[in-house]
Amino acid sequence: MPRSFKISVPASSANIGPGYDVLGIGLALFLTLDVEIDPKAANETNSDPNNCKLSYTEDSEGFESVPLKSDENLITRTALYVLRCNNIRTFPSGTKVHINNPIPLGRGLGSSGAAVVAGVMLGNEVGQLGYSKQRMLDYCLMIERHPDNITAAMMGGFVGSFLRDLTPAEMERREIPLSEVLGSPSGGENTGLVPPSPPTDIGRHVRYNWNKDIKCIAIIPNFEVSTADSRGVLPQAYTAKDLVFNLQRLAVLTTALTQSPPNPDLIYPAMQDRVHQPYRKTLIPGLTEILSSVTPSTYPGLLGICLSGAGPTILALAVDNFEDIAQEIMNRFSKNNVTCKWKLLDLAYNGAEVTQL
Ligand SMILES: Nc1ncnc2c1ncn2[C@@H]1O[C@H](COP(=O)(O)OP(=O)(O)O)[C@@H](O)[C@H]1O
Ligand SMILES: N[C@@H](CCOP(=O)(O)O)C(=O)O
Repeated sequence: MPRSFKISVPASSANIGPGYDVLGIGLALFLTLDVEIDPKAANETNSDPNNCKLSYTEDSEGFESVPLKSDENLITRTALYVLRCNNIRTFPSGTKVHINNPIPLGRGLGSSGAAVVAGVMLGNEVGQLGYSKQRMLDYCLMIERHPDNITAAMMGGFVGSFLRDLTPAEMERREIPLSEVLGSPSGGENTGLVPPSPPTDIGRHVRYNWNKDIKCIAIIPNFEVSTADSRGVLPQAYTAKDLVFNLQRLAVLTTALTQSPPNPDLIYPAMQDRVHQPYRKTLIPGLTEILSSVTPSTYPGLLGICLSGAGPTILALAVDNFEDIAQEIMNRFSKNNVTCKWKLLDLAYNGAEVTQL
């Protein structure tokens, strides 16, 4: 029997100022996968070693560059990992996955988090594994090892998360590199290994409320910063003073963003950070000045501003004056020879979803 279903996963903005690797919000900009499994179409998919024909819409971000081989592409590679943990070696024959990706790559809007969540959901559906979202988070966290984007993309809304301490035996299960399980990305060889299932409940999270009047302005520069590079510039240790600075703001911010009406005098200072933004300015021209270029007194309606994820996108939270705020930040970027586009986004309150067609 042919089957078809659709997977939709939101973009996300992680950190939200002081919440490095902790806070995230799902954004209403959706990666979608249209999946069709028709054994009668096996001849169309058997040129792929894992029986999966992959395609992207032409207007997808990364259309020109994302790999289409199932053991190289982040989404299908992740799905194969889930399948192989469950002793299923390949996709069912006749599997076609058509992807639309409006999430810019390498900009701090959680494209890789969305791809990993989509991949785990794809593996779960194709293998008919029946996992809960909480269990699927474990699989995601074996691949993207910070929980903020992943949790926001999977669960939606405004979330806070942490990774629990793992026992030494669990650590061993977690540290098997994906390349050992799937073979080297370009080689396409199937190692035959059955990877160990992830430990359970690796990630713990809560969903906060969110004042729905608060909208997200994303100012997206035309260059990429890989999350790995952007983590590489962070220090190994922090002073107690800087950690306390962030903890104090984090505790206030999570409630301040739920209050009605939102209070800019509380939110703006509570979105300051000393853990990641000051170090990432080396990768993002003009970052420090850009972050201080708009304030609630110069732009009424603005609530707070920060780097989105690992950057280079800037996230401004506001209730009004969206275009002027975006324009000011784009002007500042252009003084550093960076052009940008901007988007006004609502939260994605439901997170990742599968619809049977
Ligand atoms: N829809 C997608 N399909 C395939 N690969 C993707 C997709 N989205 C993201 N990726 C992979 O993730 C990389 C970007 O990840 P990362 O550096 O973490 O940036 P981001 O901040 O966008 O998550 C891309 O270069 C690409 O390799
Ligand atoms: N906490 C992470 C978040 C990375 O987000 P991304 O959207 O840039 O992948 C970090 O700041 O490194």
